[in-house]
Amino acid sequence: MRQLQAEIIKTLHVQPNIDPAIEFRKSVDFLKGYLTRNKASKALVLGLSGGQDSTLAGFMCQTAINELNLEQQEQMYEFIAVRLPYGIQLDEQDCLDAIQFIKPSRVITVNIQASVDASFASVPIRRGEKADFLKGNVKARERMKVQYDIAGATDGLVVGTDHAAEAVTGFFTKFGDGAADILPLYRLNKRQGKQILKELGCPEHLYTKTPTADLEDNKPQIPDETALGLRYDVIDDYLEGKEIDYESAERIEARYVVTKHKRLSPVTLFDPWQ
Ligand SMILES: Nc1ncnc2c1ncn2[C@@H]1O[C@H](COP(=O)(O)OP(=O)(O)OC[C@H]2O[C@@H]([n+]3cccc(C(=O)O)c3)[C@H](O)[C@@H]2O)[C@@H](O)[C@H]1O
Ligand SMILES: Nc1ncnc2c1ncn2[C@@H]1O[C@H](COP(=O)(O)OP(=O)(O)OP(=O)(O)O)[C@@H](O)[C@H]1O
Ligand SMILES: [Mg+2]
Repeated sequence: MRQLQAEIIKTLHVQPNIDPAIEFRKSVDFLKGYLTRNKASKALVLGLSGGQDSTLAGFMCQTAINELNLEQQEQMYEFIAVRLPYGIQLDEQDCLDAIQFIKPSRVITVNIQASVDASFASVPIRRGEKADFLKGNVKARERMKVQYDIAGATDGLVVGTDHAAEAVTGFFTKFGDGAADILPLYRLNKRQGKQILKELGCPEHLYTKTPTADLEDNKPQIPDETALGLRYDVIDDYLEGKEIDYESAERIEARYVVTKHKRLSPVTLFDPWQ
């Protein structure tokens, strides 16, 4: 195995094979344990897009909340699923299907379009060709902001959906979807998440759905794999320690290196890696 590959697998805690039921239980117990130990926290808050990752994390959250409420014999905890469309969401039906599958304690919908547009227009800077791409990051950060607003009002924790295939490529917005309080999917690659959704009886169209960040106005629903220039199957193989083609391995590792700052706290004088 390549040296950096072994290091990445160790750092991100990826297993080559999983038992989906065991990994689901691990994540649910992790959420329950953290809530139980942190007495001030009463809710889990998560943006639900209708995509694979938030459907899985949402089901884990709701399971944790249901079990805690049952064990403590009072309805003390809640899971708040937050729908955050920018205008009209093209895959809205998937989001509604995910809600039906998860059955969240509460659903809140916030259309982020007006705030994103106002915020983007208020910054006097020339963005040139990058404008649409940069606006995508503003959308991700607006979603983060709304979730923290709700968490603040409900004594909640913001749940993130970062997993190994996203972490290794740094494919998230820094302090946008990359910002959260707790990460139940951390350690899983994309196909392992899919395996767990299948085990849970999730509607097939949700776990076979093409992953998309869906952030750019001019490239609606652009598949992550097109944006990344890498297939998740290849990234997953790499994360499972398999040998992949040289070019893809180099590409993954180059992304890993340049996005290091996104996986750490802000750099200081005392960080040895700077
Ligand atoms: N070496 C360094 N040390 C410390 N900080 C550094 C840095 N280089 C850049 N930075 C900072 O990082 C910023 C760039 O990072 P960032 O703002 O994240 O922007 P960037 O990484 O350029 O873009 C985010 C990428 O993630 C994708 N994404 C976003 C959200 C969701 C999903 C999804 O899958 O759903 C995917 C999105 O499509 C795009 O390709 C720079 O503007 C700078 O402030
Ligand atoms: N339209 C949206 N509404 C609510 N939350 C969103 C929306 N778009 C993104 N998010 C939040 O940002 C996270 C990151 O998006 P990402 O696309 O990586 O995950 P996903 O949509 O859940 O799954 P997939 O990768 O399969 O598309 C989501 O899991 C979700 O929490
Ligand atoms: Mg998505």
